[in-house]
Amino acid sequence: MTVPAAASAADSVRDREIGVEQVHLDRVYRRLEEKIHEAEFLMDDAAKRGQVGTPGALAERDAQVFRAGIHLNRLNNEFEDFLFGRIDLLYGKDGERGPDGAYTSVEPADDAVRADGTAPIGETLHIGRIGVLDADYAPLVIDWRAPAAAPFYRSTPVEPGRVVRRRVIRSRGRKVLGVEDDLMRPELSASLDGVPLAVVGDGALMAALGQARSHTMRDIVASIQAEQDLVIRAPAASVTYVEGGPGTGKTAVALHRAAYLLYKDRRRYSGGILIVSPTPLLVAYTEGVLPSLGEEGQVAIRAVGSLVDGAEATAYDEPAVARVKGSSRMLNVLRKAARGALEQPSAPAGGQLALGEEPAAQGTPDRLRVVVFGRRLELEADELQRIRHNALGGTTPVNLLRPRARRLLLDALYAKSGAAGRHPGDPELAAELRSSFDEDVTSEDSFLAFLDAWWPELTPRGVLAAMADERRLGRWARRVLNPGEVRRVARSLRRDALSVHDVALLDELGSLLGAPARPRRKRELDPLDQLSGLEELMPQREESQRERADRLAAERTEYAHVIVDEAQDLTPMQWRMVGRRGRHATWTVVGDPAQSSWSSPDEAAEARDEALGTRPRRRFELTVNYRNPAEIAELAAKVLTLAMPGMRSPAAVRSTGVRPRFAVVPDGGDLADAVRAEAERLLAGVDGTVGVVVAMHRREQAARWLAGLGERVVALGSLEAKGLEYDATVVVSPAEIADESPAGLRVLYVALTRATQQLTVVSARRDQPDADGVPDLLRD
Ligand SMILES: Nc1ncnc2c1ncn2[C@@H]1O[C@H](COP(=O)(O)OP(=O)(O)OP(=O)(O)O)[C@@H](O)[C@H]1O
Repeated sequence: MTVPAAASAADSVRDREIGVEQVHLDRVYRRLEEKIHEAEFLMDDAAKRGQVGTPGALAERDAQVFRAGIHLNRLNNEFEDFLFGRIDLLYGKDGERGPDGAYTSVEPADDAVRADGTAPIGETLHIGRIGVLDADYAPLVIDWRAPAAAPFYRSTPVEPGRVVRRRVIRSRGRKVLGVEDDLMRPELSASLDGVPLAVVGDGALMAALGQARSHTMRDIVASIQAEQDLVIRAPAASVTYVEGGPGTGKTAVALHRAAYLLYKDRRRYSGGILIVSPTPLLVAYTEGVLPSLGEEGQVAIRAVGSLVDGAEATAYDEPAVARVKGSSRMLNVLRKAARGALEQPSAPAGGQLALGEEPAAQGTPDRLRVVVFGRRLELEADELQRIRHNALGGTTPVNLLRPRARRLLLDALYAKSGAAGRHPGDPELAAELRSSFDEDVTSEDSFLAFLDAWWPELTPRGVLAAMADERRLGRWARRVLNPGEVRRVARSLRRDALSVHDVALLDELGSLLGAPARPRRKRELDPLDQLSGLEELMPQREESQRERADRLAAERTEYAHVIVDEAQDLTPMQWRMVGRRGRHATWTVVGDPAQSSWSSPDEAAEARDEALGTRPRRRFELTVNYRNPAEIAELAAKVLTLAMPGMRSPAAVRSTGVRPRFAVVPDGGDLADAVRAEAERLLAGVDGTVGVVVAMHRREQAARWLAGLGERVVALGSLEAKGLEYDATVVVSPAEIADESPAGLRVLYVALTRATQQLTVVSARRDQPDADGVPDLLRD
């Protein structure tokens, strides 16, 4: 076979340039190994001398080296590209070097380009996942987050700055596999060390976008685009607000921003960044990205249903119930419930216990009897009611009011005892009498038992369980929810599992109730201990530094920076929950109103504004769709027009020439067969993953349809598809998805925008497909 001369010349340039980068990569790895040995030696040495106290005691530099070691391991194991970019720059306006060893100037020097259009390259920078300096402190690799690396992302042919050539390097392990160049100043005849600058390939972005997808998201560090870079590097002050349509990289940008903030101010953000994600599926999909950027374990990525420790949302509420539970109307109901639940019904109404509620055996006592100073004293139901009412005044959390209630009870008993007026002229004696009265009462078992039953310590779970009782909920929700809503909400609370909406209610209740007193430490008490109260004096075992750090991380409820992904989906109650975790934080909020599955976006926006307070906002918009080929984006845009008239869809960056396919279930045919056949067809057509999106009520059914087709294909309910992507998708019955909730059209828009290569829409009779199989909702 003969190879055309031009192609073979291009190949040899490519091979030569790959060789050049290989030499550099070898140097980098040698240096990395040296640094790791150094670090190991330092740590060994320090350990021998017993000087290693905590990881925090390592200097920042050593910590960097340590991370480099982790990185090297991973790179060797997982074959990711450590070094991925390079820029060749003209001489800059001044020769100052910044802290990372690179020249700080952005603009070319006045004489950087000669009169004849030739220009020597003044500086070459390699960009990688972390920075590496050679033994003379010259940069071998610049961290992608360093200011000097910004031109790699920002430079465009329109505004090239000093960048002449931008190169993306593809490597696996220690081997350079390829390079792709973009020329930013094609008009110049640039040369490097006297040799004309070579140009290879036709851009890295397209190569990245065309790759097959797996079940985990990849970082985009080698191909971040200028508009995305602006968001990633925006200063962390106040609120950074990012909107953009499907596939514009909002999730990717949010994750890279977390890594960037850690790099900028590690001391401030270490362990203190929270990313709130809509579903556990999206958490699983994205959680590998930060480690691949060198940030292992520094950022908490939590699904909105897992924000409360000990609670995990696994159930879904039907749309009508979700709408009630998510709305800020619930706040009034919960306020009443948090106080009302102090009154326990005497016997649980048949079958109405749920969520681990402990039945109160006796119900709330309606009479208090004690014997003090040899006298029998009693408080009757109406007196107890009055005392409870007085104790509950104000907005103090209920559990913290118990001491006040106890004092009011003692006051009332004392008043009854007749002892109050006994020493009118001697306040000291009167006080003494009172305190011995109090001591007498409070040492009586009957009083303590009464207090426990009459003012029980409430837990969020307990109150939520009490709300499962329709009668009680009806009382607490009077004039807020209608009887139908009360019935449905109460019924939903009687199941075992929690929904995402329940979790937000639990969190709200947590703050309305206040932290219950610490559970008493269980330990065997020696009788002497009990007599003398020695327990207080026993020295506590010292908590080790390590244990303390772990405990603080686990107990952390407030963060320095909160990133909310898919923010359009947070309900008002969820915004309150998330807001409590970032009361003093700076925020990055990313979302797309057109993809909102919440029925009242205005109400949610109000709650968002309340959570974010009056902090100033910096707004960004992402405008390019990197996920969907134009053929799929165009079809999805039809639903967007119905869902949000007037909203623009983002421009798709590429086209594949493959149009969406329309399949119809024949009359009397089986939906399962049609879907399975399409899934099989797509599995054969793409290398990566296939997602089959169905209406929520068909989730389990659909998993059975696909049984045996292997791991590359998954079935998901429309709400679960949020944020995810697949090489190919099957969207099953658009009408069914659209009709499932008031936000159905927007949910359908989400479903239609998940594919990177191919899309099949399967219609049933309800979709009213035309002769070409195009369902009613997707016609022009
Ligand atoms: N600059 C880029 N280079 C390479 N790939 C990119 C780039 N930007 C985005 N992508 C890819 O495009 C896809 C969509 O990105 P992402 O999921 O972050 O979008 P999104 O805006 O969150 O979408 P949605 O709103 O639909 O959830 C991902 O596969 C992502 O890796």
